[in-house]
Amino acid sequence: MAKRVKKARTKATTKKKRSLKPTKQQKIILGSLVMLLGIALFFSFISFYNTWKADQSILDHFTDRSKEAENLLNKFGAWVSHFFVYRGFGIASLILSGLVTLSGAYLFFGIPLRKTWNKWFWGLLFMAWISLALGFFVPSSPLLGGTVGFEMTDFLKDYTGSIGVFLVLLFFLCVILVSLFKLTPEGVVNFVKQKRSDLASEFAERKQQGNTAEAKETFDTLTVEKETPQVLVDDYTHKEEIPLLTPDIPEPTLKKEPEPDDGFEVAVAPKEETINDPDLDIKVVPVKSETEETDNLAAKLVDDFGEFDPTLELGNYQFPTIDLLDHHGGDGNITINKEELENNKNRIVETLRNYKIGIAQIKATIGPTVTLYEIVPEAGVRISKIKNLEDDIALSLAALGIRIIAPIPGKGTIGIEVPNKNASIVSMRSVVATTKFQQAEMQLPIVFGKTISNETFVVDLAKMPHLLMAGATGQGKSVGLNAILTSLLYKKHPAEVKFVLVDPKKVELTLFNKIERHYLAKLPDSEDAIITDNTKVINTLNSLCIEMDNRYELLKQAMVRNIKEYNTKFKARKLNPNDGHKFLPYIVLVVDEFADLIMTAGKEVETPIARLAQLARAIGIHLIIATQRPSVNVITGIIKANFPARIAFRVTSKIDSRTILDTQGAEQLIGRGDMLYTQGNDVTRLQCAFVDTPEVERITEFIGSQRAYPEAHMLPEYVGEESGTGIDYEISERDVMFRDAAEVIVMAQQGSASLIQRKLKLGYNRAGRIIDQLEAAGIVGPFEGSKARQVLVPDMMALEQLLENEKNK
Ligand SMILES: Nc1ncnc2c1ncn2[C@@H]1O[C@H](COP(=O)(O)OP(=O)(O)OP(=O)(O)O)[C@@H](O)[C@H]1O
Repeated sequence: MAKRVKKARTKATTKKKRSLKPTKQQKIILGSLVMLLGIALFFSFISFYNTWKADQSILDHFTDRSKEAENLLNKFGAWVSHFFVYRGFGIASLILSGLVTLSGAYLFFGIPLRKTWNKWFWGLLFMAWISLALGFFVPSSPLLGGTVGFEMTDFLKDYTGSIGVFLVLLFFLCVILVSLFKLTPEGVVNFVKQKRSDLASEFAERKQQGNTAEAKETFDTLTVEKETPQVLVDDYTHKEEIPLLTPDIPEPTLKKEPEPDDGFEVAVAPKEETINDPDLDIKVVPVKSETEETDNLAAKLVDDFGEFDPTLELGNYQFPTIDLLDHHGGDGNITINKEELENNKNRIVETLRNYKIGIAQIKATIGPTVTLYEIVPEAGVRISKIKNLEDDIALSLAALGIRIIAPIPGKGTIGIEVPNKNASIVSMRSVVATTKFQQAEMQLPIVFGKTISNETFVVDLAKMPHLLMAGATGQGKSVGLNAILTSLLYKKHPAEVKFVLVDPKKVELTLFNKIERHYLAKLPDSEDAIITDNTKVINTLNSLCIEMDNRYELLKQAMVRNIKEYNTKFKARKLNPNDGHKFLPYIVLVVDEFADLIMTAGKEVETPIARLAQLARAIGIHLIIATQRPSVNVITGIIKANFPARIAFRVTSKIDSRTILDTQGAEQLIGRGDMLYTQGNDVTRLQCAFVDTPEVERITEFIGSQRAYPEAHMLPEYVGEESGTGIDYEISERDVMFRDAAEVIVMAQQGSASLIQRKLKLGYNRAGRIIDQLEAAGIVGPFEGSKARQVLVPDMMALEQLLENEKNK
């Protein structure tokens, strides 16, 4: 309620502000008035110099209508001239009349007045200078310099003497010449040099022309007399033998009739070019180099205000501190159990020896949960033989989760991953604190955890560009999602990224409610930012598709290929917000239980997801989809094809592993955040960073307690297909605002519910209902997805007629 009142108030004030601005008509009227005033001043000042003596007595009888002044503008002219010329700046006051006329012209043509400020400043300065100069140099004619010039000269003379006044005048002349005309010493030197060389070349030319003048005269008469080029050719050949034609004279360009079959267009020089008049001096008009307005403007804006800073609205926003995260009993270091290491090695060697496989070398890399034993077999051993021994090795080590990588890509060794007896937890704190993550220059950096060799694993979500996560229940999916969201919260400002959270389980992501106004995006009509209702999911996904289309349109207009370039261009102030351009935050859609959605909504969910996955990467919408059931009817071919980055936590069967990763192995994982990550071909085993619910709560509380945006980021409105069912609404059942809405729609020729919402200040649902009624009445066409509906009534007359006919039925 309070929000609405506030909104209404701000709307009212903006309305008030708007009404203070003069309209175009008002500007034209005011402009013409000011222009005429300037012209009146000009004539008054000019005629003042003839009439001032006669009009002097009138000044005291301004209100006396029986007395007339001789000034062209009568008493008004006499009075203003007395004020500005006599008491003011003398003849320099003409500059004032010029400035007033110019300002009037600017107003008249709708050019912003602030563009005249510069001219006013320099005009007034110049006026004072002229007044002072005339007062100083022509003291005998005080009317030229005016009282100001006279008095200023007098005043300055008292303190600095005549030389001082002269120097003051010189100084200000320098100021004006340097600042206004950009005069520099080099400029003056160049100018003098240029003049000198011009003179020299002119002199040389004349000398040469003296020799050929006679010949030219004959030639000129030849060419000037002739009208058509054809005749010129004939005559020219007739008089070919003229002896005075010297090689100095350029050959006349003859116009040839284009030959029909040569296929070339012959450029024909105009006849005038053949006239070479020695007395005709050619002057090169200096060409002004034009500068590009947009770039210039952008550079100027950046100069004046700096680059656009999207974070400015929440300028005091504090990123969450590292102390909000727990150590979880470890400081990130791994303790090596030498005995365990030795035992495992011995057992591996022994088992392989039992099968007659000799080992040339063995080394171990200890990770947080798994130790990788890399073996180099003796020459002649078949790799497939070792791979087949997976179960036997597992049996001999009496351990679960053994994975054999044969061979390790790029290493030429065979890897045997054996889980540690005491796995150490990789805390979120330990990975967030690493320099690798802190200094990651990525668009959407995510720290997943640590690799088997204990390296922090950081990837860019924007490069993935979408992520599919699967794993049996209780294996660490939710913790993984929290790790992803936490990573982004630690690195990205609320202005840079927005989350759309879908949580059909209703419990997993509720903690993020606290950061709704900082980081979440939602549909205009929804109460909660976190979507738990399946029908709302469909609307949200379609709304994201609309957002995607809108963003593509913006990118097209800005002539850029992706969101990064777009935002860079926007920050450099090269895109005008008045044309609808705005800073685009990344949008990350997180769906916690995708299988549930597919089961209930099927194609309705799959189609927009697939569309987004296919197209949204360039415009900064990234999808993270998690599922418990990685079966083929949930992760369909089309979804899989568009999610190259995938994460598998432990799954129950090889088939599930294949569905997610296209390879087996995920069934061998040991759970509790043990995961496989692939982005293309390589599969990396990682230990997911652990972030507990209380930690997430602390982070969201820390962010939530800070100043926020007035509301969550609004996604575009999506009117569900069910609203366009073509129900035949009774006329009596129509909304009271039906007619007004029809008029708005017909007038704007745009059939959108949001237009009605805005213009008539209605709620979303009511506007949607009215649109249905308009469709039933045949005023707008059926629902067309992301596009506005077609308006079937061309103008107000037709609407009037349609409604009248309805009544008579
Ligand atoms: N990275 C991790 N490090 C250590 N323990 C973890 C990790 N991830 C998960 N666990 C443990 O596993 C438990 C279950 O994890 P989580 O809630 O993420 O599973 P889930 O896959 O989301 O299950 P469900 O699908 O039922 O929600 C956690 O409570 C935690 O004890």
